Amino acid sequence: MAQTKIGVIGGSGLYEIEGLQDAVWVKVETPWGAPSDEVLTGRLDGVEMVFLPRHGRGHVHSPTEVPYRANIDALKRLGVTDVVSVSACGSFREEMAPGDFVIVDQFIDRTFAREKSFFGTGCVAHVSVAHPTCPRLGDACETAAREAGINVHRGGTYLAMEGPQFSTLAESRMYREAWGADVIGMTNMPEAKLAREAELCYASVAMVTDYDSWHPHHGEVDISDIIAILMGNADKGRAMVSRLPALLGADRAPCPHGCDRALDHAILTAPERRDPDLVAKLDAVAGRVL
Ligand SMILES: CSC[C@H]1O[C@H](OP(=O)(O)O)[C@H](O)[C@@H]1O
Ligand SMILES: Nc1ncnc2[nH]cnc12
Repeated sequence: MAQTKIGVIGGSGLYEIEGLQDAVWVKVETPWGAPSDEVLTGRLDGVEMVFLPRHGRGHVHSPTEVPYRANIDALKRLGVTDVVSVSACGSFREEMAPGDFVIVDQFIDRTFAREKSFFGTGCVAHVSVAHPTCPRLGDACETAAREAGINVHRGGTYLAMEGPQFSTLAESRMYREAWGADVIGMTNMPEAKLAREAELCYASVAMVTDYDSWHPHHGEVDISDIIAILMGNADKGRAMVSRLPALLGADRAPCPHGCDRALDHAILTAPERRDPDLVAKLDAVAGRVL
């Protein structure tokens, strides 16, 4: 049976995790450039784990400049099977309060200044992202969060904005009232799309820091308020992550939702028309089918 390897992408406030056995920071090179930082590898409860700080230690990369393709490639290259994305977010729902976690299951992608695919001229592929997150991995995140005593909401739509500025009041109201988004952040796209292209199970845990700017009693979003909440959220995020290995187990059955077979029928470019340079770059991401 295949072995589980959990990849955790830590967002704002979550730049390391503790308690890994044989923990070592490792530099990974990818055909898509350097990932956000070195990755922390180790084992917890007999399960291999890899941690990558999305913005780099010390928060170096802006949401637009995070090297999303290199990050996902690096995790895949290291043998990661399941990616848990942990992110700060604003909330559009009264009941999704600062300090709560939301297991996101849908996205609205409003980003526009990022590379969104590993594929392109010389190797064209179309994967489905109708269901962009993995329910099996979401189950584990939900259980882990509940066990850690976190107020967790299952299901929610994450509006991915370009940033780095926060939304205007008009945008905030539109996303909430007309578009039905539940939370807002700047990083889960194209991350989730790339994880699907790389045949990785992907779950997004959004940690609420604020009510964006729509809320009549909370005023506009303020970075100093966010930072105050972020620190507590990061501790809760670590508590959740530390429970995942025991819940997922070391032996891994194929994903019942097909995340790990997303490329089975996705590549359209005829073998004789494929660009050998691009095919070489896809060795980790799509090596299974190329
Ligand atoms: C902390 S303020 C905005 C910043 O926080 C979120 O980052 P991440 O998703 O990596 O946790 C948000 O997307 C912005 O990048
Ligand atoms: N209100 C907000 N908008 C976008 N990204 C965020 N990250 C945390 N809070 C946010």
